[in-house]
Amino acid sequence: MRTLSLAAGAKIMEIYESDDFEVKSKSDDSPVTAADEAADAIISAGLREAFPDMALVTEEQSASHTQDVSTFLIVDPLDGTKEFVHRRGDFTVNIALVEDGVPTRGVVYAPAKGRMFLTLADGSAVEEDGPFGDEMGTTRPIRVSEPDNDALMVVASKSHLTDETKDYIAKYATKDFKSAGSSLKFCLVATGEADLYPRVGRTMEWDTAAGHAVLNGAGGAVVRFEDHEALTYGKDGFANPYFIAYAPGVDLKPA
Ligand SMILES: Nc1ncnc2c1ncn2[C@@H]1O[C@H](COP(=O)(O)O)[C@@H](OP(=O)(O)O)[C@H]1O
Ligand SMILES: [Mg+2]
Repeated sequence: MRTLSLAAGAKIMEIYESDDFEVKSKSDDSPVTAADEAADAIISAGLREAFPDMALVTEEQSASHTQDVSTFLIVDPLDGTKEFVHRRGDFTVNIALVEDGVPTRGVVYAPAKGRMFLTLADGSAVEEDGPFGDEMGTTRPIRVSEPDNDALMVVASKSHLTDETKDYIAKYATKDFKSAGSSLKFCLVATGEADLYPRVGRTMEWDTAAGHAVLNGAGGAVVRFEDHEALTYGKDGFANPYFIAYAPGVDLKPA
């Protein structure tokens, strides 16, 4: 999964740097580029070869979305397409394994930022230092913060910051607010760079599974906004409900 994320990231950067890509609109009105499609092709081919018996769900192959599965590989080849199009660098390659509805393994690679986050077989999460070669280089274990509810560090979407998200954040005593694109937000919570990522807005499972796995491995959690139950995978249409990603210790019911 790491190797495929690097291959996809290299292809994405080639297109990013060429400065010459067409932006098409998908049926849900979200943008898609040749980079999404090329990265999807690389990752899908690699995963099918490596794990021929495993169900595969990818953002760019809508036919794959009808499967009724609880254990599967799930891919967003380019999360943060808007960031990519607006040349803001906050885009990621996401590959995850979901087992019985739980994201157990994940790789999040942000090629323009040179950051790589991944889970290890022992269930922990690490950030790898670049440059990224065929063999895994130096890694550092990552761990969520010990949040101070009187001075929280919050991160939320750059391009889909809904009023409901702003209202929820306004209930907290925050010392720092960052906006970031894509699944990087999960990783910022995983490393302790933020305490809380509320998403009171739409996402799909491929947007969140890999970042969710990384955050779990770093001691964090993701729960449904509505009832604070665990966010699970393999849901109808692979659509997520609103959710909160956080470092345990964050008060989820601010006054
Ligand atoms: N109305 C909507 N319906 C479904 N997904 C949406 C959406 N608005 C945003 N998203 C998802 O949010 C992702 C971007 O997240 P963020 O706003 O945190 O950067 C998009 O991923 P893609 O860029 O892969 O399409 C897209 O899947
Ligand atoms: Mg995408």
